Amino acid sequence: MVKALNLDQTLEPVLKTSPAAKNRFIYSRNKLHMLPSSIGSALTHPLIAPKIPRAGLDLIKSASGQSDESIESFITRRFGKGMSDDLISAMVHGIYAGDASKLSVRSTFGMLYHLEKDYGSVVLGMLMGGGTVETPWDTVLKEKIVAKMPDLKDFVDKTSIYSFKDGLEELSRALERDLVASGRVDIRKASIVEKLDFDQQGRTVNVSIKGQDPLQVDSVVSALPPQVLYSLLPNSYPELIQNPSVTVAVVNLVYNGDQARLPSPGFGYLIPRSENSAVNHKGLLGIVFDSCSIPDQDQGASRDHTLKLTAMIGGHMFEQIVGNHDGVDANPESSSIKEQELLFEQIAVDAVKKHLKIEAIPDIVKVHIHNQCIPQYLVGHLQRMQTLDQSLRADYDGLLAVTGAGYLGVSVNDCIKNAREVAEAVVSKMGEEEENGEAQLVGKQDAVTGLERSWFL
Ligand SMILES: C=Cc1c2[nH]c(c1C)Cc1[nH]c(c(CCC(=O)O)c1C)Cc1[nH]c(c(C)c1CCC(=O)O)Cc1[nH]c(c(C)c1C=C)C2
Repeated sequence: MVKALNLDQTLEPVLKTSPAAKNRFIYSRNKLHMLPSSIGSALTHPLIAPKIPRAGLDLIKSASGQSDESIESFITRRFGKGMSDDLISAMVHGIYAGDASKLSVRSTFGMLYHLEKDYGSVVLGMLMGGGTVETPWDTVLKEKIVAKMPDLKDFVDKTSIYSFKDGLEELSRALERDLVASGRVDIRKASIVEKLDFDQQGRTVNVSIKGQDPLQVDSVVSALPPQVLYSLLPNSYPELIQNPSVTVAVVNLVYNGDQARLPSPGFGYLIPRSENSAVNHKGLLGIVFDSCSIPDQDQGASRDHTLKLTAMIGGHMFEQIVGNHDGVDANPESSSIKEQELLFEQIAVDAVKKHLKIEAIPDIVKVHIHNQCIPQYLVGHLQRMQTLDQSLRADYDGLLAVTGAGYLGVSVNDCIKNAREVAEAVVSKMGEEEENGEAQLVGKQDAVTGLERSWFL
């Protein structure tokens, strides 16, 4: 997609060999500790070595045979509670801003689940090179892409993460520009869909839009959050409303000049659950060292003298911090929002002082509260997605498919991959229908739902 949108020029890859990719830290017991990058380095790691006698049980304990459980329960069962509280909870903060005792191990750390199932032990499985969760779709997609762009494999092998000169938003802006320029796409922003009515016989969908004429379409691919889709459908699917989403406050801090320096170069650090009750960093999930991880985003003479940090606060602890159980007030002018922003700024600045020993006052501070931004895949999520796949297939026979962060992966890459897959499948099905007259070949098994992958994870 980056190539198709001519974004290669502004791409900012972070190589796996760079300090930003290799140095990821955890703040624990008043110190930053580097996260281990291999089993070898884990054996001597100060946070892990004391837990090895207990964790060794992983090698001899048999698999539980459960179809799913929480991340905390899985890690505690195999490696002990210390490993879950001091280490894994931090990783869960750094990806899902979530609570390890609530999230599904199978849907979030599928590799661990498969290592236990296939090898009986996580460590043994890793040593034997197991655990790659590659669905048949992934394999075919990879082969197709690599055949078209052979240099891509090298890029993927060498790259840890990526961004663009003006940030990741370049991707969605370029996509919009490209679609509009094609002349085949009508993008209607700020249009609120109120209802979807399905006419199975006529094989059409009526889309009611607030304040606009209704649309009649051949098929719908919903990228709405599952809860929103739930409210638009005539049938009730409880699977769409099982998972909550968490709110994350993002605080950007910029220190100009040479007044502020990082103690070590790296990507950033995470706070484990065992540290979250401590004064001054209540609710802090972690801090990204932006100017170190993607230095070329900053241009001009000040580049090497500017420190940019991003603190992420809240997630599963958001309501606890703001003491508001109804989420955030949507009006940005309201005083409660202003008070919350000040609170988050204070938490971020205090953490930087305490953890990174940076006493300087930031020259620029920006606070953005991202309401309900990361879906939380609770225990049983994958099985629920399988049930939903069957229901959508049976009830809509290909008229409705779903995609987006609420279903099979929260990352940008997962969302793009899943969206592409579902779009290609819907388009190819439509072509088949046209070629074969009225839907002759479109049996129920062939209907596209966007959830097919759930059976292979
Ligand atoms: C401190 C909080 C957060 C940091 N990043 C995120 C939060 C909530 C959000 C996030 N991080 C990752 C994803 C998924 C993939 C993506 O779209 O980039 C999301 C939604 C990736 C990720 N971040 C960390 C890990 C181990 C991963 C998994 C993939 C990978 O290995 O790259 C760790 C991590 N996240 C943050 C920090 C400071 C950090 C490590 C020090 C910030």
